[in-house]
Amino acid sequence: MLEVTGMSAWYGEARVLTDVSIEVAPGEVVTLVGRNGAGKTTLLRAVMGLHRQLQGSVVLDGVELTRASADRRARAGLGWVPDDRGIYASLTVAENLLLPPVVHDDAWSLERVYDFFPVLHERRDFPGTKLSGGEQQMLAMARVLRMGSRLLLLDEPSEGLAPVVVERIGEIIRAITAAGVGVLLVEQNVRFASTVADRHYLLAQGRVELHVAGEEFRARESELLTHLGM
Ligand SMILES: Nc1ncnc2c1ncn2[C@@H]1O[C@H](COP(=O)(O)OP(=O)(O)OP(=O)(O)O)[C@@H](O)[C@H]1O
Repeated sequence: MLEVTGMSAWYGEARVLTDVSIEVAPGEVVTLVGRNGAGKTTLLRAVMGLHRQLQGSVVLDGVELTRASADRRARAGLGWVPDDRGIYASLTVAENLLLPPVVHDDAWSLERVYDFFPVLHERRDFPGTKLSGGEQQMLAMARVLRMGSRLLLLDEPSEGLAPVVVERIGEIIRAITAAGVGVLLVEQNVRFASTVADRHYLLAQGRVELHVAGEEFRARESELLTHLGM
């Protein structure tokens, strides 16, 4: 279980998050929804230990990580999947998977990764540059699962992907969570977010305006998005 409590963050003098508290349980998909600049990426970076100018606490499975480095957070089970996907272009798919260290007992074996993502097995000897956007997104998720992450922080996984590929990424996210991994998802593509998420936190100007279950969000989608100015 990820617990973020009372998180505020700044860039210099500018406050971009105010007293944000969120939770993600194992096997749950939770999204952060909000217009550009609402603070979603900053919140993910703060959880991962990549943004330091902040207050508040981050706890994963009872382990206090508030002052921990990003490396220690990765070792504790947080998996960062950035919006640029962070694939090493000159390395093959297999090398991308094998390069990062296994940091946790829950690490997926290479066989399990390939069973789960057959396309990565087919492309295992291809360099990162030869992958499509969807394949790169799968590789970025697979890499942190192989390291042993139990909670994935996904920043805009659907960005730049064709609708059919977005649908496939949604199925994969669902399957990952069925295996007990939690997902905290930042998405501009609200339609996609609403099909995949159990719960949503609606952010505006760095604050949580509302916290709604997936069902309620789908029922009130246009009203809620209008409220957020989206
Ligand atoms: N490196 C930075 N220096 C100064 N201000 C920043 C920096 N990065 C982001 N900001 C500001 O912080 C606020 C929150 O940005 P953030 O990227 O977290 O929002 P977001 O909701 O993820 O939006 P987007 O989808 O556009 O990335 C915005 O006002 C943004 O201009």
